[in-house]
Amino acid sequence: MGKKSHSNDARGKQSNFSKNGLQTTGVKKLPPHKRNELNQLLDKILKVSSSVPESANISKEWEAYQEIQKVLSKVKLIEADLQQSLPSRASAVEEFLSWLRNNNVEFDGLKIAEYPGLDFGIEAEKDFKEGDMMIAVPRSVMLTVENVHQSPFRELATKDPLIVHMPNVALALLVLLQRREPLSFWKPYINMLPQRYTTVLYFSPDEIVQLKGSPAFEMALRQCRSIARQYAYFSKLFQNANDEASSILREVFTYEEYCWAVSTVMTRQNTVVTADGSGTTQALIPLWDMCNHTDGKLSTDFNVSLDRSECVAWRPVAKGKQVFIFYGDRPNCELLIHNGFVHPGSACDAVRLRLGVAKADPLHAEKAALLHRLRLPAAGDWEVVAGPQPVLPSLKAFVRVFSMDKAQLDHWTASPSVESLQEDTCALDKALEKRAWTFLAMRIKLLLAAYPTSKEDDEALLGDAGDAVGKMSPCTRLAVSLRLEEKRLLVNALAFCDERLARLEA
Ligand SMILES: C[S@@+](CC[C@H](N)C(=O)[O-])C[C@H]1O[C@@H](n2cnc3c(N)ncnc32)[C@H](O)[C@@H]1O
Repeated sequence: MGKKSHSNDARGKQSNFSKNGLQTTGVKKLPPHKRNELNQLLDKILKVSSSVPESANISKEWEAYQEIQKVLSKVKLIEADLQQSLPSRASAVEEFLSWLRNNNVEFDGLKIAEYPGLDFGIEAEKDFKEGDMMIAVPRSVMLTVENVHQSPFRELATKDPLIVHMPNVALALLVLLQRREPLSFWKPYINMLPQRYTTVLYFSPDEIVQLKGSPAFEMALRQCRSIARQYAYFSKLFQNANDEASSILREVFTYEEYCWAVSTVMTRQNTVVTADGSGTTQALIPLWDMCNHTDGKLSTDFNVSLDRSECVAWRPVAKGKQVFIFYGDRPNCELLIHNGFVHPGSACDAVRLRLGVAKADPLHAEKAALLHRLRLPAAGDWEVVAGPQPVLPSLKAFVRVFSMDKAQLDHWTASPSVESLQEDTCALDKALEKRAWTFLAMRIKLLLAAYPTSKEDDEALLGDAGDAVGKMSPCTRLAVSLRLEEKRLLVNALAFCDERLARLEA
């Protein structure tokens, strides 16, 4: 039906940008005084974001975040007129589906559907058995880091350090370019993408502060600082450089659209085999990336001989049911930071525990040496995990070594069965075992005490009575949900320690 446009043909996709870059009709420009004001704000962002050393504590990070957010609110006001909106997603579905069919994407028996709380997803229109092929996406419709080298970014992709060394950044810039290119081959895909995300880049200061006490708080602040810095860096680069990509984005590059592009990549990318088969690269895989996550098994692979990504059913799916895939073994903290959601009750959940043998401990050298034999660090990040065995063997061994006195260290240093320190059945002095579990319980209590609210407070907030009229913003709800999941996990781990202590008393 109708004339098949050049932009709907995968073969034409490398040449969609006109020689002079973006079609400039209708593109608004900032007046010179606004551009000057913006440039000063960019300098401020660069200064504040680079003033935080790697080892900075959370209060320094929080101070920088607040300062950067103040500057960014002025940036957003200045850039408001440059924003280019996307059509509603619902109106983009039909064109997206025919684009997929025209470009040999296979998805027989599947359709796109809306799901409350999940936005869009994939629904089965027929029964699938475990192992049945569900979605096959040829490389030609993917947006990959390799495409950056055939795009207007090809020059910067060989010389700009951020683009060269950060593939995610390169892919985000490519996505942004496609959004701005009216004739992009990927237009039907871009129009199907969410207009906004719930990654921490979209959290207001009042929302992000709800993460206080969680390890996610620091990760979120760092991520916001890093993206603000990248935005300021590229905004200046595009104004000053003369390559093709810079001339396209110079007048239209905005903080909000950069956050959108970065969030698109963070929440939807997957790894695929490179075109020459020699390695892997990051890619956006249209349609496959409409599948939502649940605990399960990885079921997507790259078929090198057919040069396409294939997703099979990892469990039977009945007609009318949603097709979920498993995004990987990620704790909720990472799901929130990198994917913009929280999966309550996740079997993959874990909470970080920062533990180390103090340098001032007179037994530091002996403890570090014994830990080294167990291939464990003397200081670092550990995890307590979801489920009936919240204390992993490595953490068990660490707290045991941490709690040893000189005689016990001498004994275990001379022992050939040092690995048994990781086991439940390890023949250990009762007093040492008690010290180890007491120490771990105390550390878990400290983590719980670091949250400004209790588990019960959060349960009430998320319960029907707490948010009866749905007043809580989606981002606040996510933050409260994350800290509640973490508290539940920590309370379970604490009960586990208490139970071990009770056994020792019996
Ligand atoms: C790869 S996309 C999946 C499709 C997406 N729902 C859409 O409308 O385009 C990943 C995003 O879907 C949402 N999502 C996926 N699984 C989810 C889950 N189990 N719970 C809540 N949100 C989920 C999150 O917003 C996440 O960033």
